[in-house]
Amino acid sequence: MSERFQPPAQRRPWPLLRALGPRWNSEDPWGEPESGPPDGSPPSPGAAALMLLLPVTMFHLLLVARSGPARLLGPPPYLPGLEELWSPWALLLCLTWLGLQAALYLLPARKVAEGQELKDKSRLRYPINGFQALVLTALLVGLGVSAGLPLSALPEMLLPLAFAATLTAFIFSLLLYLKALVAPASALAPGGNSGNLIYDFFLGRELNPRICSFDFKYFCELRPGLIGWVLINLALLMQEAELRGSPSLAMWLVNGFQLLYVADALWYEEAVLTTMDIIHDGFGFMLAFGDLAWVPFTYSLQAQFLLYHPQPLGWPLASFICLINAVGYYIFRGANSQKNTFRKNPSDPRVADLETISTATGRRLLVSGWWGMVRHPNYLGDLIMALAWSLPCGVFHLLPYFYFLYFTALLVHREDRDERQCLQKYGLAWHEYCQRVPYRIVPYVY
Ligand SMILES: NC(=O)C1=CN([C@@H]2O[C@H](COP(=O)(O)OP(=O)(O)OC[C@H]3O[C@@H](n4cnc5c(N)ncnc54)[C@H](OP(=O)(O)O)[C@@H]3O)[C@@H](O)[C@H]2O)C=CC1
Ligand SMILES: CC(C)CCC[C@@H](C)[C@H]1CC=C2C3=C(CC[C@@]21C)[C@@]1(C)CC[C@H](O)C(C)(C)[C@@H]1CC3
Repeated sequence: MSERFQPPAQRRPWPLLRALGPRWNSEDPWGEPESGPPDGSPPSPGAAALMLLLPVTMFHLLLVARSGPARLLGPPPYLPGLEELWSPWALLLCLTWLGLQAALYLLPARKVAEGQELKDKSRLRYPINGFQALVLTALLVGLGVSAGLPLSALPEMLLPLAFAATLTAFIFSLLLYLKALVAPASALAPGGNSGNLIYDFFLGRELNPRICSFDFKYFCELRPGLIGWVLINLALLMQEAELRGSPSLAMWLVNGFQLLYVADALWYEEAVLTTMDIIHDGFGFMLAFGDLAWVPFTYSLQAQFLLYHPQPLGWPLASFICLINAVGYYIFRGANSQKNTFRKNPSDPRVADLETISTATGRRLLVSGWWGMVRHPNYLGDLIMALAWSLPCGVFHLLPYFYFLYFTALLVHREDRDERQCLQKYGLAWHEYCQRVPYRIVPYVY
């Protein structure tokens, strides 16, 4: 890069979260992430700790959600034995679910999109049929339920299902690690190839692991986890209807909001091809566990909480919460669509009038519209929605706010990573953007 901006001393990312991003290069913190051979550094404690901490947190949340006091910060009500966690039926269900989603992925797609240019100048092709997979899954589940499939029994199986999903993610990551051993150097991700086994296993070595045209990372990012999440929500709603005669208004809201979020992700599936996870990150334990276990079992926490802790909610408050979700969605969708439209075709009439700054790469940066308000307006919208998903659960428990708290930490860390990458890519132009748009996520706050 011709003009690499050298910023003043910046804070280092928090030690534990360093494990989530490319390895920090202390000599040149704004330079290329380290990806070289073993350097004799000790095993990455952050990666090892997270590999243990993430599943433990997930099981803690599952146990606490069904306990009376539902204390996020207290000890779990009890420690489950292996006989409660392990069930061959749960593993079979988990694998059947993955098989079903893989079959739907392989169906003819309405469109095949090209990904970003790779190191070797080639572009991968991706089927755009995620929304179709959602609709077909809904039809199949609907048929199954009308034929007597006991979907409302699913909540009773959450613990063994989460265990099976964690096991699957672990074995899958191991296979991905082995596959990367025979992958060409051009197929490896910029991070995750440090030579440190634990660190590389956690972050993932290969950028786009595939067998023929089946792309594992792209498949896992959107389908089994996200569709699994709304299916778990639906099962919780049905069980609530069985227990109390009808689902509560709070349960309807949580189901509706999260279904909208998942349907939106699958409708705009192509946009995922420009996210950091697809362009930059390897596919390892973090994403495999995140996609297959963390998303369905912790993102459904509010619905789990509501099944065991019904909350009274009147229409006036419900309408206000809907308004908050609508505002969040409006910002999230507006910002994501504006950037995607601009990146696809800067002269599109919807974005042609927006003010921009040029960069040395030839790409321009938006400095008006949503991207002139803060540097990550899409994160702001996402966070507002996260709040709206928790509010139907009342304000007397911290547990339903776990997603909001975790998500804030995730997005702050993600924003930090993205800023470093953009600074490296755009140099002085990024510095100018930061001066013109000083706030990162929340106007006048952060
Ligand atoms: N629910 C969940 O668990 C999660 C949800 N998300 C959501 O996923 C979505 C995607 O997030 P993510 O992939 O992190 O990042 P973004 O979609 O925000 O993409 C960041 C990229 O956008 C481009 N960009 C930044 N500023 C500008 C500008 N001013 N003008 C034009 N382009 C700009 C840069 O790439 P370039 O210039 O190369 O185009 C930058 O690297 C977000 O809505 C986020 O909220 C993310 C993580 C988890
Ligand atoms: C387990 C760890 C703490 C972290 C794992 C992170 C993953 C769960 C997330 C990383 C990026 C994600 C995205 C979405 C879901 C969560 C993960 C996989 C996303 C698919 C949600 C829906 C959105 O509309 C999106 C923009 C498509 C998201 C893309 C990033």
